[in-house]
Amino acid sequence: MLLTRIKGPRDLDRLSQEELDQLAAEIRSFLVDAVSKTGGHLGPNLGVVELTIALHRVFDSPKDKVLFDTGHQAYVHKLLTGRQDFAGLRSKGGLSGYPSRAESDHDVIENSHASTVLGWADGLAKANEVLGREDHHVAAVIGDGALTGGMAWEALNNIAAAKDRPLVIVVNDNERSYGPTIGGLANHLATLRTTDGYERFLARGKEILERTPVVGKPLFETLHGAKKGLKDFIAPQGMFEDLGLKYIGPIDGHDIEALESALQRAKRFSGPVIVHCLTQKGRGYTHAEQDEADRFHGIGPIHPDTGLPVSTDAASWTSVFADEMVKLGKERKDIVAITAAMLQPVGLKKFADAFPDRIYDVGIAEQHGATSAAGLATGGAHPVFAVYATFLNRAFDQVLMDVALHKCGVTFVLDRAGVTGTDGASHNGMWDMSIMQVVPGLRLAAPRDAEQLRAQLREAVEVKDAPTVVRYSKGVVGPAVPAVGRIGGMDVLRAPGADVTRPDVLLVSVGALAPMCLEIADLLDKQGIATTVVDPRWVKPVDEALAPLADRHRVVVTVEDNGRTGGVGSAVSQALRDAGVDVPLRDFGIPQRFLDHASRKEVMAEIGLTAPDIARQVTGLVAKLDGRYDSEPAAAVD
Ligand SMILES: Cc1ncc(C[n+]2csc(CCOP(=O)(O)OP(=O)(O)O)c2C)c(N)n1
Ligand SMILES: CC(=O)[C@@H](O)[C@H](O)COP(=O)(O)O
Ligand SMILES: [Mg+2]
Repeated sequence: MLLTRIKGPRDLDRLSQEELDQLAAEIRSFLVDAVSKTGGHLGPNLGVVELTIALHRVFDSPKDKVLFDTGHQAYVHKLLTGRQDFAGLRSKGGLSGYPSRAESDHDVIENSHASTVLGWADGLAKANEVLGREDHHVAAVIGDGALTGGMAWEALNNIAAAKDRPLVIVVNDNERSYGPTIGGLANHLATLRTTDGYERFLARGKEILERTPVVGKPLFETLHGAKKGLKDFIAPQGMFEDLGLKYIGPIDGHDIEALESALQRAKRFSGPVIVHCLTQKGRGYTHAEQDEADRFHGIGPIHPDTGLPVSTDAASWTSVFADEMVKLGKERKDIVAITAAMLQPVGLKKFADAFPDRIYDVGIAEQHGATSAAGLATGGAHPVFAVYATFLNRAFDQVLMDVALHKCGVTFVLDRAGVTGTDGASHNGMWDMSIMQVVPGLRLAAPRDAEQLRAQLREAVEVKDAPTVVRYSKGVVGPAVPAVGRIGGMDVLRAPGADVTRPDVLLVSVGALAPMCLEIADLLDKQGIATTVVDPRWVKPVDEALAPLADRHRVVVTVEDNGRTGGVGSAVSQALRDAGVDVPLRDFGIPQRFLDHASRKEVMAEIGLTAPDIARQVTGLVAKLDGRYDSEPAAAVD
């Protein structure tokens, strides 16, 4: 096995061409075997085996920086930089599914949000320049999907302006995000792809002319000098060159020799250069190659021989949303849907199939998605923008100053809200109920079960003069949690006996944590502590009935699957103060720090967001109020 002999990138240098091809084959079978067991981004990594080998042969990491956009395609990079134990991939204590500085000094970007790599590369190239590190190189890999993100073009604009600042940009063009990459850029890349004759024409022409005595070499130089004209003739003038970026390609992204040749040319170039590589997502694993949906972009554990999932999940929050959207689409012709290159993952495929003229895939362009939604709403449609909670962060200003300032009826449906776990710190949906709190007029719902998701989605699309947000967790939708009463707009999930005049605890349960909150109430009950459990349903604005209800209790407890800072607990606390209700409040949520990757259950336990942990703390609080205890147990610290 060659792979086990690779302890670091320099071990690649002594391999022959045949050995490199053998190594690529070994890596592919390693990836299929390992990721079948753990789940992960199999398709993207199968597509960059040769590219990553070539990068690490041409560049000298970690002195040179090899950067990956989004980072989901860095498994091969990990294998070549001393990390070959994939048994714990994406699990607690195991390898992260993305680059990780804690794992290796070969890793730089940990952020799994797309389209950032060129910004990083621009900065690192500037640092090399300003600190006089001429022999340090930067190579940044960006996918064709990530290239549809606005940040990438902000960076390209700056990079292209610095004609003497070396920087190698590798476009990993596999024609896909999840699905086929959309937009004018994708079409342009396709044009470049279909003119690969230019490079071959040039290479072949050079070979022939250099063999031609006397006139050959000068003629080649003339032709090469006239390259723009020649290229126009042979290949449509690339927009990259129009930007002032040297362009090399398209290159066969699975031919190590061709890749190394192109990367060496790029490395020698004294300014920014784009190496356009054509790759195949899922390459070498038939089930991935033939997966029309997303080429096994991100999979759970599978049977490697069939490619079929080991377990099929019960109904997910996403599937409930998917079905309700189709019903709404039939009832309301003004309802349209928006996705940012994630049609399937956010559950809009059924809607798209049913209403192909009312679905917009904007590419990985959440900011554009939000502002174009403001346009759609102003034009009379009601857009539903389905996006992962953490990715809406990027469109905060658009939600604030385009959608909300103009009182546009846009509904944002946030999937993967709360702790997601295995994708690491930048994927947890722990920010939305904090950052959306500051948006004037915005209304935010957190459904506790499938029935409430359907109901709150319908309530949201009825709002025509403000942004609405409906947010729910990753994975299987929880059990139905019936209401036993209603106070104001809030559902009462549990009420103490009528004989209890002033219950001890008002427990405000947010969204999918309702089952856990009922468990907390049961545990408190065993301590003789009477608890009222309410689900506000719409957590922003705070229900007007909440403060008077709180005033009839001894202590208020809020429990949310969001960061504590600026979350629902903070909003409720402010509402009580504004109402002059001076009842102690304890807010339980996600500590305001970046969370290491682990399963959702492990993360929730680690941060104390469990029924026993919370019940213990509330018991201590009530005991302190009773004077039976002079200090509460230490609360979860951020
Ligand atoms: C801001 C943001 N939006 C959406 C995603 C979800 N996402 C992860 S990878 C991916 C597709 C990336 O396509 P591409 O850059 O072409 O890389 P490939 O998977 O094809 O190698 C998307 C949409 C993300 N990580 N970040
Ligand atoms: C890399 C990326 O952002 C996505 O592929 C993400 O990993 C998908 O997450 P889910 O598996 O929760 O859909
Ligand atoms: Mg791609």
